[in-house]
Amino acid sequence: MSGQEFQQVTESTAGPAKPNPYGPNPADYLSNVSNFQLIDSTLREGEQFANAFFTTEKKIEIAKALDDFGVDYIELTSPVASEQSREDCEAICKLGLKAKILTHIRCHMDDAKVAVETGVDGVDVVIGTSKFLRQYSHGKDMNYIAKSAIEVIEFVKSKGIEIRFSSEDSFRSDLVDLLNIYKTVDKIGVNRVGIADTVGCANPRQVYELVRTLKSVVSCDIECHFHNDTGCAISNAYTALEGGARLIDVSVLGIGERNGITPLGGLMARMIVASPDYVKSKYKLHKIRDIENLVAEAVEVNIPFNNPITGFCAFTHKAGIHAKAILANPSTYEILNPHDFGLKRYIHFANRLTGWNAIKSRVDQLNLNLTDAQCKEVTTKIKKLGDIRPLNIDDVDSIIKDYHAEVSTPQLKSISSGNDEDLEAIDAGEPVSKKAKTSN
Ligand SMILES: CC(=O)SCCNC(=O)CCNC(=O)[C@H](O)C(C)(C)COP(=O)(O)OP(=O)(O)OC[C@H]1O[C@@H](n2cnc3c(N)ncnc32)[C@H](O)[C@@H]1OP(=O)(O)O
Ligand SMILES: O=C(O)CCC(=O)C(=O)O
Ligand SMILES: [Mg+2]
Repeated sequence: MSGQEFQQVTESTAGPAKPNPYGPNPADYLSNVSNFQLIDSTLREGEQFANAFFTTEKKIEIAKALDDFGVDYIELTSPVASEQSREDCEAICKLGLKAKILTHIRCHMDDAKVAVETGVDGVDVVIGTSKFLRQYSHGKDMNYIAKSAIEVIEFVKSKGIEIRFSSEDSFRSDLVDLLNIYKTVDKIGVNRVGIADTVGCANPRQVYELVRTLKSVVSCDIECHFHNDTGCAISNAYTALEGGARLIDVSVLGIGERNGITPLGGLMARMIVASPDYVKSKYKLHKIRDIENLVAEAVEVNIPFNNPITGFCAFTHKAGIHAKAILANPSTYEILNPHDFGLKRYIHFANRLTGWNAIKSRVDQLNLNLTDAQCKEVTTKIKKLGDIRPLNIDDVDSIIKDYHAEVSTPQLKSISSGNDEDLEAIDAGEPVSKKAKTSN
């Protein structure tokens, strides 16, 4: 390529830089990434999870934990679902939580009349707008939907509480139908309109486009609800906020119908990267583990090993290259700081992928003195055993201690060589020292 074919763009060729009032992305002025709210639906969508059965006491415990964490809203199962559901809804409303309490109903006056009597701060109304739901669920056309939406919204508003209108299966609904119904409800006045990816079919680009389009036709806040069937629930939630949505529905561990919705913890992991100050000042992040354990126990599931933040290995570094850099500066291989969540990081050095830097760090932890060259030598021994079988910390510590004893008191070497009894004596209390020695 000649110099003429490739012209570097400089300030003089590009013209003077213009300050962007909205930040680096020209569309940032619509973004709510640093100003979002959470609607926790563990006690509504989460109750639709196959394993879920919450007693009244458990619902109260979960509601209090979510409130303490700092969610803005707690959404509860429809009071028309069952007698107990209604009583539980009333009981939670009486707790005097900081979070606003919502209940979730069909777009029908029968449901609305019961909902407004429960003491909730707001009602989330939903009705399917896709051809699937219009044909196979409620069987109503868009005119009927608009008429009943207006009736329900006006009734709930007359009670002085919040009202949200949502279209179910929004991403498989006709765009013109959608925009018309949202315009209609926005005109009569709602607190929020909701977009729901009921079947988890949407991708982030579609989410961004729909939110932006909707944003241009309504003046109220936009709430979004994403199912995780195709694994996009967190990214869709994030993109919705970028597009200008204000509220995201989450549940603890993402529990909900089928494989659930955007998980609270996973969304926090995403959002702390995008808006650290906002997220850290608003939510008690160190409570995530306790809340997840509470809900996991209640619905009898384990926390997934690869769960963001709380998966058992979420802050465990293994390969030697990673370990060396983590020891020098954790940010090298960590986008999340475990301390922000009240957690610790670990280096998994007991394996054949380890490196001498990680082993040196273990040597230091054991308060032993080995030179760098000695650390490299003992690392070779550890790797050899790691080629034969999985290792544990005791294995590694034994090898290190044996090696340390060998190099620091050479006279023991002759006593111990070929004599298991002597090694045991040196490493009393180290159950695997024999194995370690045998394999060396
Ligand atoms: C995508 C979602 O997660 S939406 C929320 C889902 N939540 C729930 O379903 C709450 C738990 N549900 C229940 O307890 C029951 O389904 C009830 C009490 C709501 C209704 O029970 P039933 O009267 O026995 O009806 P069933 O559950 O069989 O069918 C649903 C009915 O609601 C109607 N319907 C469904 N969605 C809506 C809607 N958004 N607005 C108005 N009516 C609706 C259906 O047409 C059907 O009516 P039908 O009696 O004419 O057949
Ligand atoms: O009310 C809503 O916005 C969402 C309802 C729901 O759970 C869904 O569509 O998956
Ligand atoms: Mg749902």
